[in-house]
Amino acid sequence: MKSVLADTALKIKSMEIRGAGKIAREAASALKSHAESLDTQNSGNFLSEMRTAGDILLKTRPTAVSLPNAVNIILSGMDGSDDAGEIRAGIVRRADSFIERSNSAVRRIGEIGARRISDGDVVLTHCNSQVAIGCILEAHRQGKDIEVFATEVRPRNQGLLTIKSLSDAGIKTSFIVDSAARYFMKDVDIVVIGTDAVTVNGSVVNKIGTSQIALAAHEARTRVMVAAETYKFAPKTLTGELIQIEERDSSEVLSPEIAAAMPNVTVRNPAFDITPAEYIDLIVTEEGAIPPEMAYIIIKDYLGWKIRDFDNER
Ligand SMILES: O=C(COP(=O)(O)O)[C@H](O)[C@H](O)COP(=O)(O)O
Repeated sequence: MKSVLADTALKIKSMEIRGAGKIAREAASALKSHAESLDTQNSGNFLSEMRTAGDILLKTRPTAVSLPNAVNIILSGMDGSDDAGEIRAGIVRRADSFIERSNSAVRRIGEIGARRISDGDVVLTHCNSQVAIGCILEAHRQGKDIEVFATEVRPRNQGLLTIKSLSDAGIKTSFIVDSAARYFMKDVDIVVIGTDAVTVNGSVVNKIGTSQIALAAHEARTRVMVAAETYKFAPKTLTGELIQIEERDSSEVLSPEIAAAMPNVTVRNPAFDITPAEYIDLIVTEEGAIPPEMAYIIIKDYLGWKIRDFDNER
């Protein structure tokens, strides 16, 4: 039988588990089950098994920083004890607390973000972000009469998940192809999106196509609001490290049979892009709404990262 850890890693890689928040919570849950399943009493073996488990999860998808942040939160502090039972209990406690804090952050961001959506607003969203949709659903729940444009999100069509949630909630929704975003931008009051990573300079990494939408919004003077739990802020960007943009298999875009007939064509399939801070009005976190320029403060003062934390990684 496959272990929960191997199964979760496979599901994240294949995108059965997807979306940065969910990836982080499922990774936390897999680390907890893994810790519970190890029957070794030897603390050295226990630590090394858990580090291997963390590495397996980290190798699944490279962009969503919520994944390394979750793994780090759960596995940090393991070295403080030489009792395997105590280390296991610590991992279980931190995993449970991470999942609980994550779920409560999603709710809190929904409440804060909904305040920025007014009665009568037309919202545009891209991809399928639980937190971004949470803001829209909460605004609707409060009785605001809103309409949504949701993009298709080629090549993996995450837009289908988004329109299902919106439709189930009774929200009037227009489903558009990704390239129609600028065409409709004149009708949109606010763009609401999620993120896989926020860098120290306030740039936002999200599903491919987000930066084009933000550019069109900027041109049309439409506000762009990003919903982001604080564990989506990328500490290593303090040291100048760049967020790795995942490039996925060409078969997601063009079938191998068609591609085989065109040997001079290469498919490029980046899954994410980077929107600079100047195209973003506001980032809504569970700690409140902030301008993107405050990302440094979140990473350094709120999350407590210091540049010397990364000294031994040079
Ligand atoms: O780009 C995506 C998902 O990409 P993929 O489908 O490739 O994982 C989402 O906008 C963010 O992950 C935020 O999602 P959430 O708010 O749910 O964390």
